[in-house]
Amino acid sequence: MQPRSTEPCGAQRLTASLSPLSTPTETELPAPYGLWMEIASSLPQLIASRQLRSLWQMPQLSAGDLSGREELHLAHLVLSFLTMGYLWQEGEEGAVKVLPRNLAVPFWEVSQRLGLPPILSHADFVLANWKRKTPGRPLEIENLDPIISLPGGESLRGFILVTLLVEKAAVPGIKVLRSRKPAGARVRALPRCCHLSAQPLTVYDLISLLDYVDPAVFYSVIRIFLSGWRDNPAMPHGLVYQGVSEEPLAYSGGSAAQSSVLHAFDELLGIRHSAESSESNAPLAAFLHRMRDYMPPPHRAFVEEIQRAPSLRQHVLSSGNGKLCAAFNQCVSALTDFRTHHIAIVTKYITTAAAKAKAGRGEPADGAGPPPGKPPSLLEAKGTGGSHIFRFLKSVRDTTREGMISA
Ligand code: HEM
Repeated sequence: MQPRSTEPCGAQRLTASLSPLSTPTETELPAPYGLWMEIASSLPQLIASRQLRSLWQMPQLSAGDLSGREELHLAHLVLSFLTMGYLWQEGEEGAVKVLPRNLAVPFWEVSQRLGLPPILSHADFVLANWKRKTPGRPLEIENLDPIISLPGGESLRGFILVTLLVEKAAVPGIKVLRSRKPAGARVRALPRCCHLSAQPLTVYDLISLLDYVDPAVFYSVIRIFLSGWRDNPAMPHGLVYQGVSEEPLAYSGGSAAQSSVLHAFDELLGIRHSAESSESNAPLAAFLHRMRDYMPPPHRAFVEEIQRAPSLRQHVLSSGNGKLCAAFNQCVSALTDFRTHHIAIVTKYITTAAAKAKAGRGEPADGAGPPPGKPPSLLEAKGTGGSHIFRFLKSVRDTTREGMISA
């Protein structure tokens, strides 16, 4: 086992603040949980050699010796990765229907204590899952590594870390949201702070995925491990958590739709993907809202606090101030741009990659590990969160655009 480290990582962000730039915390679990950590640190190899499932003869541990939210978040990260590996080791056709009790019971206990669902979420995959290679050096991709990995080699690393950098790019904007400045000052500060206007950094970060993540690896190797057991044709009846519930339980898979950042900006700008918006959009809006149940409770509370605050949009409208209106519209337009670029990314990484895999032209690059089973086909039209991808993403983008204030 590696020595306990005081290396900075992301778990503290989940409790102390919404900033990923926070101070040192745990990247190793305490001694009684050494075996979990040991298995988790060899996941790609254990999955590639189809050995992970046989490891579940190990003793059942209680989560009772975990103390403090940092340790609990790290345990949730570790158990969620073990669960996804265990479940999807053989691909979508070989998924198990029962999670054994030595995994299910502690995962359930940790999840209950944190107020998180017992499945891998964005908070596990990205927010809690990073460390600096060299302490004190900048938070840049070259100086970062995930704490726990799954198959996918460098593409998996890039997918986790680029997503983290999108979150980081939004931090100055989140700070403005949390500040006590008057409404007008916040609207004026936002475009500059978020680099939302002249330099849409979040968009640059998003499209830098193309430099780090091979679409064939994403589609054939990585994606299945993020898939959940709700609205997923490969797991139509959910998953039995042995020792927890005799009935199968259904949870959506990991998705950046569970990030609090976009939810927070939407609420601030009064962009309501609400069920009332139109009848056909109602299920899509409901999906986005349901994703809030997968956020750490402090993040959910933060989004709800913005939702309850007096309407910024109303303030801008009634001010009759043209410059304020323009600043507001810059923010809305930056969010629309982000979503348009995201749709292009999704097309490349799912639709085009699926077509290539079907035509036998989607061989993952060396070093990514073998795909678990045949290329997945059941989730071709759905996201890992379970949404109907393009109908959902386009509707969210179009509602954003409608948030502009007309002159
Ligand atoms: C390979 C790259 C990516 C793919 C294939 C992808 C795919 C998807 C899909 C299919 C959805 C629909 C919800 C679901 O069912 O999961 C979604 C939603 C979302 N994704 Fe991504 N995504 C990628 C990268 C990213 C990155 C790097 C971010 C940045 C944080 C991001 C942010 C979001 C957000 C915020 C949503 C919710 C919809 C919205 O608010 O516009 N995605 N993504």
